[in-house]
Amino acid sequence: MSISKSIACHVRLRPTCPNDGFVNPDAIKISGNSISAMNKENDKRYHFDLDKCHDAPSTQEEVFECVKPMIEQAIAGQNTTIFTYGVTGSGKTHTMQGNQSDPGIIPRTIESIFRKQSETPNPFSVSFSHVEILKDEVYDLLGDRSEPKKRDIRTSAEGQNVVADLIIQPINSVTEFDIIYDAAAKTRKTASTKLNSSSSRSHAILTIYLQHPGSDAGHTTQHGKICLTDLAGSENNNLTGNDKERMRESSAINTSLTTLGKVIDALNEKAKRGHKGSGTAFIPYRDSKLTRLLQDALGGSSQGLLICCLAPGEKFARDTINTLQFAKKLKSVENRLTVPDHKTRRVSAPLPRATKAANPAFKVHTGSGPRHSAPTCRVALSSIFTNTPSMRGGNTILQDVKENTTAGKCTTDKDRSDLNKGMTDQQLDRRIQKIVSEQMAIQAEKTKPELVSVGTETECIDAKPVVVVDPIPQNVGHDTMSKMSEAEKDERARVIVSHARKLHHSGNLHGALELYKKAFEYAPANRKLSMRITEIKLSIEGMIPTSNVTSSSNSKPKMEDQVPKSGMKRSHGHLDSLAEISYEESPAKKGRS
Ligand SMILES: Nc1ncnc2c1ncn2[C@@H]1O[C@H](COP(=O)(O)OP(=O)(O)OP(=O)(O)O)[C@@H](O)[C@H]1O
Repeated sequence: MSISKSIACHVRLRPTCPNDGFVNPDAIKISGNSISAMNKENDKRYHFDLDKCHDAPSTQEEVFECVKPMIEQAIAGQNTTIFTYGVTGSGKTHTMQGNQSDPGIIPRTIESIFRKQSETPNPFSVSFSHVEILKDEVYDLLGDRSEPKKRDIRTSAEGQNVVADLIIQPINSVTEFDIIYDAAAKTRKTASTKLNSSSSRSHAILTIYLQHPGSDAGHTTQHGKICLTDLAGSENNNLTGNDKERMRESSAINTSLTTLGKVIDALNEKAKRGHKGSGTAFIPYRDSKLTRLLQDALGGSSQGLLICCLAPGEKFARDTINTLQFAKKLKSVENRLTVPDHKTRRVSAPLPRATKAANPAFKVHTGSGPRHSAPTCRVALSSIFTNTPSMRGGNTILQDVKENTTAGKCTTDKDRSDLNKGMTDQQLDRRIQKIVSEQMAIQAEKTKPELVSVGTETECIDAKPVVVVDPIPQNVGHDTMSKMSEAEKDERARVIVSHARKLHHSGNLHGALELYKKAFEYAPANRKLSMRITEIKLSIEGMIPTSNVTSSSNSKPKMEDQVPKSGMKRSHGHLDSLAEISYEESPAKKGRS
């Protein structure tokens, strides 16, 4: 059985700290579960109703009280996701992790799980994994960090996005968890910025797996999992004083958070259309690793709780309103929870034994009397999920593809019948790629700007103020593009990038942006190119000093300017990906204050 449930949205205001600068004590007002925030100009107030508002004096214990029921549900077999969101330095890591004297959600959750386990006559087993997403690459925090390896994300036969070769560490006590988790958390990338002396540079996802043993020799199991996600903070680089490397991290953080916002927008759009009974929407989960891994929590089968963290300083006024807008949008996303049925537990193969953390720093403490046998071998994570409830009846990506095909974007009978067959990941990727390139071609056709062909370098450099330069001959349309070989596309992208660099170098950011975007259409797997686009957009928006972006283009061709070699696996990406800052006041609340 499945039920619809919205993601619960809570807010937590951090107490004032020295980094806040000027704080207007009346700017953010909390009354019950309503919160209002003043804009930076002090002439407009924005009101939001959320599920719970924690004011500055709130304690970690009070925040955890709201999490407790979700732990109960996870123990009962439900998938749950809790994530903290907010600007850098707003208290996300404090809320999620806390410190020894003031523990946050993670240590409290573990304690609560083991307390519950000790009270249960037929105890469940507990294991966990811990990954970080740094510059849109996934790393296993339980792996050997002296040689960090990028991990792929794969889609399991059941439609779950899972990290390949992930280490699942069984734990038998709180102490054991503390030792392993502390060592892993220390390897998460942090750095000092002007806004936070220990700023997280990555998104961290800790997943706790709970498995109930079955009655028939371990073959009947029920799984629940709790996914605790500490997102990296959105950053305004005018405030952080970031250097070049920090800026790159920041750009990746902002891009992935923007994709998160786009996924939520698309889900809301889809819900709206669904109610009217017309059509479906494409959900761009695959645009970032973050949204791929959070897919189950965003319109999937997981129960969700978002805790938005706010910083009280006046300089964060705009971020506060953005964060609250994000919460408002997310609140209307509905997940379809699969309600665990205790009488008819799902039957699956036995849960494979998990792998010990590879980091030699992890000395597992076993003195507290382990309940379960020690793990012996590495497992493919996908098999762990064979019994994970999936509200969309299988492969969610396949579902998206199906939606797009029925929406008329890929319409042959063969396409449809192929989609209904079991597909390998590779086949699925190829099919998605095909659909995406068709969509891109349609989109590009719709939004095709007036083209100006530029023949010489001088013309490129002199083009002012914004010139859309298209080195593609006018008679090469987007239909032709979809028929091009990979090598032709790479070559085309290379030519465009070289023009883009010249404009970039000359300081014509708008012109360069258009060209990089065009190159990206031919090389959608080039993440560094996508980061370059984001950097320029941030620079145009004034969030990154212009000198930094342009100076980086002075030298010889950089990695991000290289397009992928033919035959590389391509993923699709949308380019208009910077956060739209909307200051729309809730109409119902206008004039409240
Ligand atoms: N509720 C709170 N009570 C007391 N101190 C807090 C609270 N929230 C945050 N802090 C303190 O504020 C500082 C910044 O918090 P934290 O590192 O959690 O921010 P963050 O949002 O995770 O930042 P980033 O995105 O840069 O990683 C830390 O020193 C933290 O201890």
